[in-house]
Amino acid sequence: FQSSQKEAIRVKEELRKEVECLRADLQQVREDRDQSVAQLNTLTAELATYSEQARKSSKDSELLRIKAAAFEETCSSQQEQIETLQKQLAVATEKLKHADVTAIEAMTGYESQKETIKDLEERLAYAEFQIIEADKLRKKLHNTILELKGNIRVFCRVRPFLSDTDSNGQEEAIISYPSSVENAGRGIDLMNQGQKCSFSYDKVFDHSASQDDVFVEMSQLVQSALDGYKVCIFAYGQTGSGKTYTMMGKPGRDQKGIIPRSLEQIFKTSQSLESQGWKYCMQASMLEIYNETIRDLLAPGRSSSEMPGGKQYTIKHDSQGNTTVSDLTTTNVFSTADVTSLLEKASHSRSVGKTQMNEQSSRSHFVFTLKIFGSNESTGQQVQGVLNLIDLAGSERLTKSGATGERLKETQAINKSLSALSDVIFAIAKNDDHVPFRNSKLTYLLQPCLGGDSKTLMFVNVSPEASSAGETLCSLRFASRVNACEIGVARRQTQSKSSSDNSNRLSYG
Ligand SMILES: Nc1ncnc2c1ncn2[C@@H]1O[C@H](COP(=O)(O)OP(=O)(O)OP(=O)(O)O)[C@@H](O)[C@H]1O
Repeated sequence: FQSSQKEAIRVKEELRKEVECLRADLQQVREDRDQSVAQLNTLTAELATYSEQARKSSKDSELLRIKAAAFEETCSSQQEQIETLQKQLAVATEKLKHADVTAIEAMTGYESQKETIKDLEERLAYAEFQIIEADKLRKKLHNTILELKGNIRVFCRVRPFLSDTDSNGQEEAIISYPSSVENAGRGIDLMNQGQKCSFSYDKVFDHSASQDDVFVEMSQLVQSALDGYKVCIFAYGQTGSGKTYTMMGKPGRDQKGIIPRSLEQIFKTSQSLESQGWKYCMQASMLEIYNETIRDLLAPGRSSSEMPGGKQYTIKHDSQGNTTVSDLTTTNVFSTADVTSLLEKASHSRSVGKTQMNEQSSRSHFVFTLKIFGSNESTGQQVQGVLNLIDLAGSERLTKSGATGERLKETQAINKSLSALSDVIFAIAKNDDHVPFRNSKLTYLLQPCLGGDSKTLMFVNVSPEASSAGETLCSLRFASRVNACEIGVARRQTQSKSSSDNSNRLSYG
């Protein structure tokens, strides 16, 4: 028993050891299992991550596929474009080649055209020179014809719209110019109350004509005063139509009017004639006729230009057709500057009034006279010329001027002298035996200019305004009558020294 007990204990010990071993194994297996479970969890988590990534990648790859498809489409369309462009390039290259050839041809053509242009320019310059020369000749011939016809010349000048007083050209134009060749530069059409009235004169200056353009046309006439002719230039027209602008102008080289330009020319030419032996002596006088009274604008040392003691200046014509005004101041002048200062003096003395039509309206007739005495030492020739430059008072009718009182008296006096002027013109035009020169101071003073042996030019100044159409029509009609007046062929006042020694001297004064 004991041995069996021992055996049992031994077996039990062995079994216990075996159990322990098994327990250790079990423990090992459990740890392995836990490790495997942990690994499994990790792998499961990784699998989930990979699955997520795979899903994303699949989405991305889908997007990429779409994009790739789009790119492919773009590529294929670009390929098409490239093909088209290549074709176009080929065509353009072909064209360029062609253009190169053309350019070379054009270059050659250009060179030859340059030559042609140069040649044409030279011919044009020569033609222009010929035109200028021909124009000078035309003017000269025209003047000669007019002188031979013996008519009073008439130039018409239309002033531009004035920005401060006129309607600025907004209204319909009432003045137009015929385009026919025969009337170019000579015709003028006026629309008055729906009717077109056409006139033509020796020259018509439109609103764009400069002072220079105007003077060019009359410089020869002015020149003839130096040759011993009586020259009379007067401006007629309603108030504000541009008479003073035409005759006197405004300060500034380009704005100078006929009076300063004529004097400049006369002094310049007289100086250049000195080389041919001519010596000139010039005397200027200036008067105005205001309310039928003559005023001496150069009266020395008197505040008033009227004669003291109520004496009147009287106009006299001698048998030679020379005009003198008694007691009128005449001043020797030697240069344009002398005359300029006299003109300034005269402008201070002038009567300037106001009417509704023109704030600075000249209400008197202004007469500038330059007597020219020339003698030639070497030839013994003597000449006596006269230059009368006259700015008449405004010709508007009484109703239009809106004048009352003192102004009404002035307007009536102006109207009287201007209507006396038109009576004289009508009498001359009709060849009447009696011409009423003595009916006004103005007409009596102008008798030699209107009655013959003088070169006379009238400016008819007109305004472009529709509101002045009636006055413009009156002025243009009057001017046509004046233009029709034959006053005879102008006579040159000249004589040789030998005859003057025979007590037939020219009167100097
Ligand atoms: N051709 C022109 N170019 C530019 N301005 C002009 C022209 N003619 C006239 N004028 C302007 O028109 C206005 C009126 O002209 P102007 O004084 O010469 O008229 P008028 O006929 O002499 O008037 P009045 O009878 O009152 O003396 C002035 O301001 C003048 O400067």
